[in-house]
Amino acid sequence: MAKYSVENEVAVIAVDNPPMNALSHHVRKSLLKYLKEAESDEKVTSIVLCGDGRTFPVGADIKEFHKSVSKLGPTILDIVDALEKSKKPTIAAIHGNALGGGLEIALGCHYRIAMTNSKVGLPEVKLGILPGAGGTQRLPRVIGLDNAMQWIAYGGHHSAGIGASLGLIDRVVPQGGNIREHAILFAKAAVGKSLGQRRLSNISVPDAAKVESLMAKHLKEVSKKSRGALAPIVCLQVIKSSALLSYQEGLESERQGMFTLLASSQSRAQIYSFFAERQVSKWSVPGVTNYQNAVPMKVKAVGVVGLGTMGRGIAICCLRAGKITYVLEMNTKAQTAGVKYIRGYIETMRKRKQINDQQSSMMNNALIPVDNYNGLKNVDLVIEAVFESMKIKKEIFKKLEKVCKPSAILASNTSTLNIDEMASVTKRPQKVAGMHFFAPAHIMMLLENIRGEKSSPETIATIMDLGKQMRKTTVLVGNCHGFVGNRMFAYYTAESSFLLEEGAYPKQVDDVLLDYGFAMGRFQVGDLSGTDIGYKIRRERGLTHKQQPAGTPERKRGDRRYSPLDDFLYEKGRYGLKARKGWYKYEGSRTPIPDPEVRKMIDDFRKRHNINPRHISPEETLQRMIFPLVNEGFNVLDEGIAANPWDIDMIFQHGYAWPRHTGGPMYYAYTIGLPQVLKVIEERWKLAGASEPHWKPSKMLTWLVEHHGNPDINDWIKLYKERKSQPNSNL
Ligand SMILES: CCCCCC/C=C/CC(=O)SCCNC(=O)CCNC(=O)[C@H](O)C(C)(C)COP(=O)(O)OP(=O)(O)OC[C@H]1O[C@@H](n2cnc3c(N)ncnc32)[C@H](O)[C@@H]1OP(=O)(O)O
Repeated sequence: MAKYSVENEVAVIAVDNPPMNALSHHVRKSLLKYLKEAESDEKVTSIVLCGDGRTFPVGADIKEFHKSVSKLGPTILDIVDALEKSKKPTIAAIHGNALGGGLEIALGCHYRIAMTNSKVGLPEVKLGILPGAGGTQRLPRVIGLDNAMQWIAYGGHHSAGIGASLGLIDRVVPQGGNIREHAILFAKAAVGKSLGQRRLSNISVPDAAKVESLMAKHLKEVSKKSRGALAPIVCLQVIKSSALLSYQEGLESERQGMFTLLASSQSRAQIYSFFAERQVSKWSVPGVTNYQNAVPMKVKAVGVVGLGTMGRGIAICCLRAGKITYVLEMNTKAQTAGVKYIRGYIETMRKRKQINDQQSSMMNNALIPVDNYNGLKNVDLVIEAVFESMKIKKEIFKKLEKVCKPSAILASNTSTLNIDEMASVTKRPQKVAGMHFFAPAHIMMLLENIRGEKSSPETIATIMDLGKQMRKTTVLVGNCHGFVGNRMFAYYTAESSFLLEEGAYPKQVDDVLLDYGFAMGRFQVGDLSGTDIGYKIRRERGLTHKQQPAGTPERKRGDRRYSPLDDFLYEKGRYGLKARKGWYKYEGSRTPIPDPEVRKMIDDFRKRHNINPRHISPEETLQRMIFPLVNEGFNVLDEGIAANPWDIDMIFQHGYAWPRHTGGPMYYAYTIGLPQVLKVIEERWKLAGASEPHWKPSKMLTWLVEHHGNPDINDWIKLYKERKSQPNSNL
């Protein structure tokens, strides 16, 4: 709804729809009603539009999208038109955020004033749509085509100061000022001034002459940064109309573009992702505790054990979250290098204005290097980040048990190993958990938190809360080898090597993944992270080629199919980008170049094993890479390791750079249709057999298809659990 009052001849219309003042249908109705009232009231000379509570409207109500209520009038565009056509000056008074449809109504106003700490932007592209209330036509008229293309096609949030420098914001109100009072004074002063040029639809786009070159520049950039995504391209095409067509014609092009995008599976996937991101923080351990009941411990000081790549990144995350951070590294050289890196990174953040001078000195002061375990005696939580070896980790946990105060939580940054086994060497298993960061930890958005069998509600709440304080997408999962992400991802990696054995080459596989929307293919990623990482993990598990007793078949480990190609690559010193050679070679740049030596290695392998290489289609390649991962995702759900399909999807989007416009592996399977996915898995299972158990159709997937076809993704867990809880369910 909206509130209406008249103060000193100024009508103030305040949107009142907590928490974010989204422009839901009832809000739109109420806004238009009050606008008409202000327009017809002779005592009113000007109109202020603002938001009550936390913020100016942050846009359309996303929950209404793809529902009939979104089409019910008045539309946001009706309100924008009414504001612009008003004979009385209209002023948008922005505090908090003016985003999407919120900024579009502000663009309909004749003037915009904003608090200095407020943010403005048109982030619709992140939802797979475009600004559909005139934003694509008005924004370029005020900030120019180049800036508008940048703002709309990437969907960033911008400070009021930047907005003011581009002419979008007419006045910035300093911190502590009262936006409403400033707006009323501003409105009074605007009375009697000509409104002609203040109506943005009347003016022309300043840099319209450069339209073709700007289009080419931005198209090139978006196709690199948002590979496979439709919305950025449609946004650019529609913005282009603002330079070439009349305002009305431009609006028509915006309307057509919006229809196209709203009808696409990509917008559904991205809207799903928006809510999924927020849903994961509402964690629950069924029958035990949940985010509403459990109380997190206060964490002031954190310890990080190990200052390798992971430890450094984790320490930066802790410092950024305002924690006193003790970093333990016993090797003096490694400690010096680690601390230098962290301090250097703090300085980079300061130079980039991501933090101010005061924050930078606070972070530097909060960083405390220590070289023995006793140095960790005062911390509230420790995260060990050493090499992935159960033996080493257990030794560390035993030492931590001795020195840390009894209330301290002991966490491991393991990416695969059993948390309960680590907990078993301590006297406080209820205080042990996993906090799996993704490299580089200070850049990647994901934190996969692992609850052990005995982790207490307080421990779980604390690690979830810490993830939130680090501003990470934090997902709670159960304990098993590889947890959710790496357990599923292992099959993606394994299949990619099987494809090489059977007839593909690295670039061919990577090209399919790039077309799907990944920023990098599986082999490019392997080179970037280093082929030695996977090798060491396989060695720890006794799997590598060199560890096998004589007579072990090269392509088998136990009764399972195994491809030793990754081991051979490592043994040839092809450690990836850092060695300038891995799956590809690198000649003076990071551009991967197919290498005849790798091709020969694969060809020789095939010959040795009498494999007749065959052509593998892009469709088969994609299915072989993604469907086993989906199948395992259903196993993970069935076992309760992940609580919801969107937990899995967020892990893959934020930890494995899964293309957002497909929603994630589970949402993608839903888009394809579960029956179709199951059919391919069943066919493959018949071909592959027991040596490739990742093709064994998941019980949950099979049951859902048999009984419900392709049920709504929101219903998967409910339907399956209901059935599973019945006697004689056999599930
Ligand atoms: C047929 C359609 C024609 C339409 C024509 C006009 C087209 C207009 C297009 C749009 O306007 S699309 C929307 C554009 N705006 C956005 O994308 C902004 C979305 N919101 C955010 O990015 C963030 O919420 C924020 C504003 C940056 C604030 O972040 P913060 O972390 O502080 O809070 P959250 O946890 O994200 O949100 C709290 C709560 O509010 C819900 N919510 C936020 N925005 C919307 C919204 N636009 N519509 C509906 N609900 C919204 C969010 O889901 C949270 O809910 P919860 O239940 O507490 O999880």
